[in-house]
Amino acid sequence: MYTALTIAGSDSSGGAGIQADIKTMTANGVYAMSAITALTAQNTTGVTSIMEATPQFLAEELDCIFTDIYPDAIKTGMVSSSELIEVIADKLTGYQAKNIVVDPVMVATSGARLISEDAISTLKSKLLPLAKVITPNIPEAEVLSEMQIKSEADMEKAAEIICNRLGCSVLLKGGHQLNDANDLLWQKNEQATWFMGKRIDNPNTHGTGCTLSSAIASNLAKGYDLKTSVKYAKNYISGALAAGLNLGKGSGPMNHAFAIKGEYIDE
Ligand SMILES: Nc1ncnc2c1ncn2[C@@H]1O[C@H](COP(=O)(O)OP(=O)(O)OP(=O)(O)O)[C@@H](O)[C@H]1O
Ligand SMILES: Cc1ncc(COP(=O)(O)O)c(N)n1
Repeated sequence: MYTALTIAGSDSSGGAGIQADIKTMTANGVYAMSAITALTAQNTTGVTSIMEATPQFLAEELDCIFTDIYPDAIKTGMVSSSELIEVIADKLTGYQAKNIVVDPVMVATSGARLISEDAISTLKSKLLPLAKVITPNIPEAEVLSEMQIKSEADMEKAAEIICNRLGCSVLLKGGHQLNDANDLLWQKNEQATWFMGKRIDNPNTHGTGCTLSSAIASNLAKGYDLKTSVKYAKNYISGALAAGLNLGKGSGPMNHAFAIKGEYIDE
């Protein structure tokens, strides 16, 4: 069985973070493991408290995983401090991890900040360069490219800047910021590939970023190339959103049980 690891924060409401990642990996037919970077007390309306793992504990979680069940792909999500980012970068390098997908989570949909200001520079210098692909949304790509993004042409410019600076491929998500849910994959040698998505009229988008990056990691674990992995992951997220679950008082979670399995759809 193919295996995947999520290194991320726990969301007590089950819509984002570790919980979304494990649901996604399982639904995509991959064995899921987790190294938890922080506990969050949160629900669909917001985050009320965060308790970080210590760097030593995170290091032990990663040692336990890599020395026993070696992951075929890894996804990282919320990592709030420089010290934790350094542990992850050291361990991924030391264990020669492959197929790393980094979701540079900065702010939750509900507005809560999930990374400290000084950790952003550590993320850029230590973790992002290890990734096969990074998956920023528009506000995160604005921080990483240091430019404003107002159009699809701006998305291409920003993705190129980020790719040149960090040396990794960039999947820039159109998501909820622009009119269409079109995502741009920028690879060093191939430049722009667009993944067109129909905007689904569903305000319940809690955990979309976590779900997409975990679906990509699952597909990479199974041996698909990056473009195919993104294509199937986009199908998966569209299915999970279209299933139209409506739970909680805020921006609710998606329905993984009714997400159509990416492999079975070709367009
Ligand atoms: N309403 C929508 N209809 C269709 N696809 C959507 C919609 N909203 C988001 N998506 C898709 O979901 C994926 C995640 O994108 P999004 O921009 O929401 O990420 P994010 O902001 O990082 O998510 P998160 O809410 O977890 O922070 C992308 O493939 C995006 O195109
Ligand atoms: C533990 C954790 N990780 C990531 C997110 C981002 O997801 P979203 O932007 O959908 O709230 C979150 N809210 N919580």
